[in-house]
Order: sequence, then structure tokens, then C-alpha cells
Amino acid sequence: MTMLQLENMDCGYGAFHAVHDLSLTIEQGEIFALLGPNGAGKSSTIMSIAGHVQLMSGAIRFDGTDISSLSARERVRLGIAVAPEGRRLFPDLTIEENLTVGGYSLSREREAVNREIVFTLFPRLTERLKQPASTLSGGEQQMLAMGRAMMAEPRLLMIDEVSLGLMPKMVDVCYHAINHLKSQGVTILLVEQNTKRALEVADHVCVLESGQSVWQGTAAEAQNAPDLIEAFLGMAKEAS
Ligand SMILES: Nc1ncnc2c1ncn2[C@@H]1O[C@H](COP(=O)(O)OP(=O)(O)OP(=O)(O)O)[C@@H](O)[C@H]1O
Repeated sequence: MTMLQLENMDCGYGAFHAVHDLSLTIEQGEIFALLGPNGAGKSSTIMSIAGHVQLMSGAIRFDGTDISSLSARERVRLGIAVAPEGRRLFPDLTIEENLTVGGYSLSREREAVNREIVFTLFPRLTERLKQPASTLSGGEQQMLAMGRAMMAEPRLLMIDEVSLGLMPKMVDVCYHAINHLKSQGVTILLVEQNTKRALEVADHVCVLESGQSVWQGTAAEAQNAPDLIEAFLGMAKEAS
């Protein structure tokens, strides 16, 4: 069943169109990877789905309903959460407080349950509960950003730059969490510079370049398309 559908979406900043005429479909329960070089429009796309970047034309359908006119907060309530690039944590708040913010709309009981799930997936966070987010390493910040997004019990979790700047071990922890979430039925849209890693977990892929979709297909098709890798995804080679 389709969960998210972008129809001829343009989004951007002021008069600048960061993304042009993007159409894609994400099925419930899948991992969808958005790939492409720096500045291609990947972050803009997910931030527009979350309601943080201006939609200029087209539609964003979630469960078949156009959500374009909803506020970011209303989209969170529908089950759309984002772990943004640069993590965008509250630097002066502790780990514990950052998680509380993520689960603000839930009952105490649900919040406690979700917190346990986050701690099981990211045990490292439990050792640092009272520590301000600003003091965390890059990997810990990514765990906290994902954890904070998970606190809202998303049905669609969008993760920007999963592995950027992280040590391989941290990347493994994050991907373990992603696989676990998928096993729980959460739909995941990820943005990733590490093409090889993304293709290992993704079901479907969209490659963006200069704000436009230049290729879409299954991850298996992407892996078997050397020309595509050569032309748009040079990093896959470098990472292998
Ligand atoms: N706040 C902003 N104001 C104006 N232009 C922006 C803003 N954020 C991004 N852009 C521009 O939008 C285009 C797409 O950027 P975006 O961050 O979405 O790309 P990306 O594919 O996520 O790349 P990266 O991996 O480098 O973040 C770029 O040309 C960028 O300069």
C-alpha cells in the first residue's frame, strides 16, 4: 500500500526552486533511499515533506490525503518524523530532555515505552542522560536525533545523512536501528552519501541531481546499473 506520494513537487527557498517536478511513491513498510551529489535537493525534499521547506507546486500525499497545507506539527501528529541533517538537537538540553521534546504529544506511559525502545537500540545514550546534547560526539548526536524522532512513534521516519562523518561502528549501530524499525513496520526514507551502504538496505531508490529525479528503481536494479553508478553515484565506487 502506498504511504507517501510526491506529485510533481517543486520546493525551495524564496524564489529559488531547490527541487523541480519531483514525483515518487513510497510504499508502506519499505526503506526508500534518496541519493545524489551535494546540493542535489535531498535535504530540501525531506524537509518539505516534514513541512519545514516551502512547497512551491505539486502535492504531497500521505495515506492518500494531500498534506501540503498542514503545519509541521500536524504532520508529526500524522506520524511523519524527521532526524534532520546537522542533527538540529537542542544543544543546551540534556539527552533526556531532548527525548522528552520528541515525545511531547504522547502520554507518560507511551513516552516511557518509547524511551525504553530508544535505549535498547542506542544503549550508549543511557550512559549520558544528564549530559547536554552539545557535548555529544557526532555518532551520539545522530543516535539522539534518531531517538528523538522515534519518540514520536512515527509511521514514516525520514533520516538525513545517516552516516555522514560517523565512525564505521556508529554507522553500524544506526543501520541496526533502521533495520529494527523496518521490522516493526516503520516506513523509512533515508538520505545517504554512502551509496553502497544505502543500497544494501533500501528497497527503492531515487537519484536526484540538480533538483531533479534522474533515476528511480529498485536497489537491486541500481546495483546492477554500472552506468548509473558511474554517472551519478561515484561515491559507491569509492566506498567499496
Ligand atoms: N536555507 C536555504 N536557503 C536557500 N537555499 C538553500 C537553503 N538550503 C538549501 N538551499 C539550496 O538548495 C539546493 C539543494 O540543497 P539541499 O541541501 O536540499 O541538497 P542536498 O542534496 O541535501 O545536499 P547536501 O548533501 O549538500 O545537503 C542547494 O542549491 C542549496 O544551496
